Amino acid sequence: MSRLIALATVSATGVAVAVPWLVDDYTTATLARILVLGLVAVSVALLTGVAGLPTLGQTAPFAAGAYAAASLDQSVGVVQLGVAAAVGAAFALLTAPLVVYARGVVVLMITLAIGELAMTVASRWKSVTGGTDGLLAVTAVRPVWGASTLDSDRARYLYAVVAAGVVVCLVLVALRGPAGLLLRGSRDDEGRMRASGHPVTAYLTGAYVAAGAIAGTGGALLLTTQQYVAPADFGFDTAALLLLGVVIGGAASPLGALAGTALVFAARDWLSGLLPGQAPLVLGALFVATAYLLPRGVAGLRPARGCSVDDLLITEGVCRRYGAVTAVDRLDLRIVAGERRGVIGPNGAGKSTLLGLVAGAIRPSGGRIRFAGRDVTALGAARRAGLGIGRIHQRPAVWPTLTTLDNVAVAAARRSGGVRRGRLPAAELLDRLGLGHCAGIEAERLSHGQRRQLEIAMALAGRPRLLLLDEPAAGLSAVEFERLGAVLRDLPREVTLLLVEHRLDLVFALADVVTVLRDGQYVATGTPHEIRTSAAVRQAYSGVIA
Ligand SMILES: Nc1ncnc2c1ncn2[C@@H]1O[C@H](COP(=O)(O)OP(=O)(O)OP(=O)(O)O)[C@@H](O)[C@H]1O
Repeated sequence: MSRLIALATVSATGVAVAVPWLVDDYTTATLARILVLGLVAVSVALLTGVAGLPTLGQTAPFAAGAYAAASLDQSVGVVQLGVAAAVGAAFALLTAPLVVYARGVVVLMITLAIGELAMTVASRWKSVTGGTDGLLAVTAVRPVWGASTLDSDRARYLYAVVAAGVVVCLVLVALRGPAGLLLRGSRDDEGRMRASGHPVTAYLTGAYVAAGAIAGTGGALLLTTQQYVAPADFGFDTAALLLLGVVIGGAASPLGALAGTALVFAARDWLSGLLPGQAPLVLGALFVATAYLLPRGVAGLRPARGCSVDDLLITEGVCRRYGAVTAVDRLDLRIVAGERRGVIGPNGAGKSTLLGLVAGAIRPSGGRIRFAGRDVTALGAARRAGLGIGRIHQRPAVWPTLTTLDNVAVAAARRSGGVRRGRLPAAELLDRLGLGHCAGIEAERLSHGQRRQLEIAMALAGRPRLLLLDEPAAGLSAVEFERLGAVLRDLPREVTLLLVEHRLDLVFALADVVTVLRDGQYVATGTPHEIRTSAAVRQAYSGVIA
């Protein structure tokens, strides 16, 4: 699917570059303006879909950038863009305290007010903005020092394509990295992010300022492509159509937002000629239909593929071969959030390999793995851990020379914003797991069972959504085994468990659903009772199950 998107993006870029040779100058100029609005829509999508701050106010930094570029006394494009971005960002920084503490519809109202205020200032502050008449671009822009001036609609359009393309690429790269994860995490579960020590307000401020810079850049590009700017460019209808385009395209997808917005503004222009005065009505109907039929926009059609909201982990035909041995053979699993899933099977069934595949420690030979609605097949173990996949290894992996408390504090450091900050939640976790009295003891002095519990505490400190447990009962004494059972039973349902274990009594007592493997092959899935009484399972186990 991602290859399809890449192909579509490359084709769309090719068409975008070829277009001015296929249409007249007027259409080229119109397309340039639509492209600029698409760029501003990317900033709206960043706030609305990614950061969870729905906005009607991006017309304000858009205008600030445009007027800043218009009042500059020089004509180098990159300087204009840089200044406009800085002014857009500064405007956002000033207004951020009004926005980042609000949520939901209140954000819409505040940003609407900011947009309207900016529009009023643009209309009234004649000495700077030219009032309702607007400002003309006084000099022809040259993209960089020494380049020739952009003196045709085609040249200005291509300049906008390149500048907008660079900005969109930067946004996409940023959103694929930690910044995107942190913003989406804040949007999905702000409380949990704060509980994990994340400064959500700072993240939202960062996103708001970055969105201001993007919209400001759009302002400078609007000036260049239109050769003038006026308050009418930044009115409520522009703000509303931007949001409409973003909703139609898919609020969480910058490329979808760009395409959706281009579509909406093109439709508005076309409908204005076709049905004078009726365009807002038709677009309003389109908005309502989209909100009902495609709540995640057109781009939201992409990740569906048989993934229900509650499925936390899906493996699709996943396999791993070692030479002639197929350790895991085309396995389809579907584990819902909160589930306790046991995986059992005789030695060599592929259980540990399956956990390695899910954790990202082992590369699959084929198939796909989806976690929390996202295809994680290509992601390594660290990225998957960051997404919420925790793992308990067959042999407890602890830092032997650190104290029990420090082991957990270090494991929690990334979530807690540092080791020192991690100490308090670490101490609470140790108490919960019955290890509080060992907090000051080096891990190497703990018993095997205590180390096992410590590793569970360390994994929980990372606040996993899915915890993979590889034979946690191996080597435990009877007392330690009892305690492990109690610890696992008491884990909150926010943590989904995938438990590989030879001690079937533990699996049957703990699991909601049990999957049986043999020689890498899927044998059966069912409730503990069904599995216990299944003839196929007895055969797979050759009578081991009593
Ligand atoms: N790195 C490897 N190189 C070669 N073969 C491997 C490797 N890892 C696993 N295998 C083989 O893959 C098969 C499945 O191994 P795996 O360890 O996943 O099974 P398991 O069900 O966890 O077994 P056990 O219960 O004994 O731990 C076995 O035949 C094993 O020998």
